[in-house]
Amino acid sequence: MKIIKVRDYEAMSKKAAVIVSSQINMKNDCVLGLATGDTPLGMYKELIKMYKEEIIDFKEVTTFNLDEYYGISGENEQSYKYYMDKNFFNHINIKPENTHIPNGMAEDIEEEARRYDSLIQGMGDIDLQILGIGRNGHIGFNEPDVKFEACTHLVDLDDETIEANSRFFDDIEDVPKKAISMGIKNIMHADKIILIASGIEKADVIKETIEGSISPNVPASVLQLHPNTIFILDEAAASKLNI
Ligand SMILES: N[C@@H]1[C@@H](O)[C@H](O)[C@@H](COP(=O)(O)O)O[C@@H]1O
Repeated sequence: MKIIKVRDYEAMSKKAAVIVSSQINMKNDCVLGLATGDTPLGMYKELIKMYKEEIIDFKEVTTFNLDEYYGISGENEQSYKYYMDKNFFNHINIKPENTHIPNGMAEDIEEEARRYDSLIQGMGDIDLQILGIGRNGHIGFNEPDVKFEACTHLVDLDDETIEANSRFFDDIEDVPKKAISMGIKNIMHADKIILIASGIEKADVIKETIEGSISPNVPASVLQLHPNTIFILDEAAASKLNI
């Protein structure tokens, strides 16, 4: 596990984008695992800039998103499908058929989870997984639990997560209560992982994740067992670490 502490959110975004662009330049048909939320927005902006400056090319890249809300369609402005199109995919030359996000409207969730897992495995797993982190230590939508969920699955969102994500919705009642998320096994099978975190509100969970015990109660703590994980943290998010 490597920790890169940078000055601020902009420096974190630039650093993450440089790592992603290096991955693409090393392997132009690489498989990227993508995250949503506020934290990766700066990184996506940097990657779009690099694409426009012809530093990177996405035409052979395949992507898998970590998660999607359950019960809202990809046309819904609050869906992660909409978020990815708006903030990234519509601005680069990635082929839509090479971008994958769990289907939040699937009739048969078990079938959808199996479909998603087999798609990921069919691509030989993920070369580089980008993660954010929830304030309760969730990665993707793997919430604190009594066990690590292995594969893609339907998850009941914690009240804390619903509250934190309600900022994107008009009313907290509109926030979906369930989501489909890659599991810990999907994430841990990635060859490389970068976890990005910014702001003082993530300092406690970053300390627990990196310096605490490995426990499904802090799902991100499992990353201590991953051989090739880099944490890119701004000074505020890293402020409670003993480094
Ligand atoms: N499912 C997403 C996670 O993938 C993301 O990491 C988390 C933190 O979001 P933010 O970066 O906005 O703090 O929010 C959501 O729960």
